[in-house]
Parts: sequence; structure tokens; C-alpha cells
Amino acid sequence: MAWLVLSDGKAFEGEKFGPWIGGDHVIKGEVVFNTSMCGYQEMITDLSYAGQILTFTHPQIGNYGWHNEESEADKVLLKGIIVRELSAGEGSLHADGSLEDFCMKQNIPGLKGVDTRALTRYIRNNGTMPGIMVEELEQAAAFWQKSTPQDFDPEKHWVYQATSDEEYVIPGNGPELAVLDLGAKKNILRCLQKRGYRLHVFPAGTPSQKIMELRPQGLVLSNGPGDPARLPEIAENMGKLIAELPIMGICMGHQIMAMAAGASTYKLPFGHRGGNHPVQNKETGKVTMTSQNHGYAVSEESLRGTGFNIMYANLNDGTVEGLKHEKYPVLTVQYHPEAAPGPEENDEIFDRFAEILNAKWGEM
Ligand SMILES: NC(=O)CC[C@H](N)C(=O)O
Repeated sequence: MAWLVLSDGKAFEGEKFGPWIGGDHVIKGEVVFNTSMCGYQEMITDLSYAGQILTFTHPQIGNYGWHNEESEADKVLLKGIIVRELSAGEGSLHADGSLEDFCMKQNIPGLKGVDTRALTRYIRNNGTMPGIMVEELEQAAAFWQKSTPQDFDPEKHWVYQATSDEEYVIPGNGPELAVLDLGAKKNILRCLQKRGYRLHVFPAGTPSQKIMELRPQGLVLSNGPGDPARLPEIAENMGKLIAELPIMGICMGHQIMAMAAGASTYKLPFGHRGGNHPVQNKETGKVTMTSQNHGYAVSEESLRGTGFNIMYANLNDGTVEGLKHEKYPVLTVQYHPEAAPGPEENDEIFDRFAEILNAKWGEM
């Protein structure tokens, strides 16, 4: 028996799986839920979940095993996972292993047999909050008595833990793009690579001047974990590039570009995490289903006077889903156009960016 205990004291019972250190060790993270029907591997390896405990609302997880080449990153910064039923993935012929094998290898503790429906409803009604996974309820009481916000939001921002240590190049025959790695999902890189670009990936803290020295034809800002408002230095740095290069921002990249132009972000009550979030393109009226994973959003009012117009809006709650600059070739999306395992109907944004690059530099 083991427990998830939220910071307000609400406890959910389960059974442990994967690696648990035992003793007094407490597994801590912000508890969030994702409503996708599949894609557990992509979620677990998405560095945007750094510092979080992820609850899957789909009732059976692990049923197609683990496929190494499908991971979104080589390291995992997620703190734990919570499932209703853990499947051993017996049905998958080509898997490299089971989900539980991977949890053991990558040090991801899990809780199974949890009433994930009740947990999700609780978070929806009470908001995202910190939580801990423990073997004894007494451990939780002792922990909450002395815990501080830094237990969940460390001084060194998650982005600096998620980003690559060194710059690196992904070869391609086409023009060179700079990528600011805030915790990039591999599929963003694959979507750009597929279109022929050569990619020069920079760590999150790279000064704008260093990026310009490369003379790239464009810049892409990736997804990333944590609170964007705690990264004013990156926003200021990127602000210097708005007038210099065609830019595309995805998720955290979108939030950073909005901040770079003077807008602000705020925390959503329980975030958007799932594969069926409807988004409308304000220019064409077209609605698509999108994959999302974010806990913060750009404040609509704060966009006034920044030069950014809202290009996409969320049809569930009206939040800002994408921006287009009125003067410069800068476009951003809050959702994930690169989503794997889908929906795939949004990857046209990469083609739009390619058109912008072609218009500026000529056909590649
Ligand atoms: N996937 C992302 O890039 C997430 C961005 C940011 N960490 C948020 O939660 O809003």
C-alpha cells in the first residue's frame, strides 16, 4: 500500500510500482493530469513535465509497451506517475520493454490502482497543487509541516535542468535554423529536420548575440518546463531578436516570445494536458483538435501594444493559443503542432514558418 497525498491533506490510496527508495524518502511534485488516450511514453519523456507527478486519466496504461526510439528526450525529469491499471504490455510484439521496465531504468516511481477519476475531478475542482507519494500517511503529515515552495519549484529553474549542456548540430541540406532548447521535444526537431533544415541547437541561457553570430535564417524556441514568468532573462534576451530573424515559438517558446514583447503570463487553474483541445484559427475560422501540455497561458489583455495579434484561440476556455506579430515574421503556438502520437492536423504551422523563411530568403 502507498499513497498520494496532496498539499491540502487529501489522500488517494494505491499500490507502488517501479523504484521506491523506501525509508523516509518522499516523492514530490506538482500533481497534474493528462486526458490523452495514448502516448504515455511521449508524455513521460516530455521534459515539460519536469518536477511534476503525472496522472493518466486513461484507465489502462502500458498496454503497448516501451519503444526506445519514440522517446521525446533521453533524460526524464518527471517525478512520478499515477495510473488506474498498469498493463505489462503483453500485446506488443515489437516493444523494447514494458513501461515498468522503463520506470525501473529511469528511476520513475509509480502508483497503480488509484482512483484516477476521483483524483482528476478533485484537481479540476480544487486546482493543480503540490503532492507527495509516500508509503505511510504519517510521513505526509511530517513532510507538509516543514515543506516550503522550493520543494516543488527549485531555485534553479527547471528549464536550466532540462536544456542541453552544450550546443549541437543536427545535419541537413537546407538552410540553417537556430533552436533555443528550453527542454525540447525530439519531435519538434524531427518536424524541422523532415523539412530539410540544418539545426543548430543552443542551450537555454545562450546570449542572443551568440545566436546571431551563427547568421541563422530563422529561430525556433522549444517547449519547456516550469513557470515562464520566472525566466525574464530569457525573454529579455529573445526580445533582442524579434526584429532580426523569422521566429517560431512553441508552448514555452510561445510564452517567452509574448513576454519578450512585453506581455505577461498567468497560471491556469488546472492546465491543459491532453490530445483533444479544440483550437480556432482566427484568420480562417478553421477549428482543429490539438495536443496540449501547459499549466500557464499568455494574458490576453497584456498583449495590447506589444505588436502581437491573437491568431489562435482555445474553444474550451477562450485562452490565447497562438500569436502573429503585425510587423515582424514571428509566429507562436501554445499547443503542440509536433504532437506524437497525434493529432497530426496541426503540423501545417511548420509549413507556414517555411513559407515565411522562403519569403525572406528565397526558396530553399
Ligand atoms: N509544454 C510546455 O512548453 C509548457 C510550458 C510551461 N511550462 C507551462 O506549463 O505552461
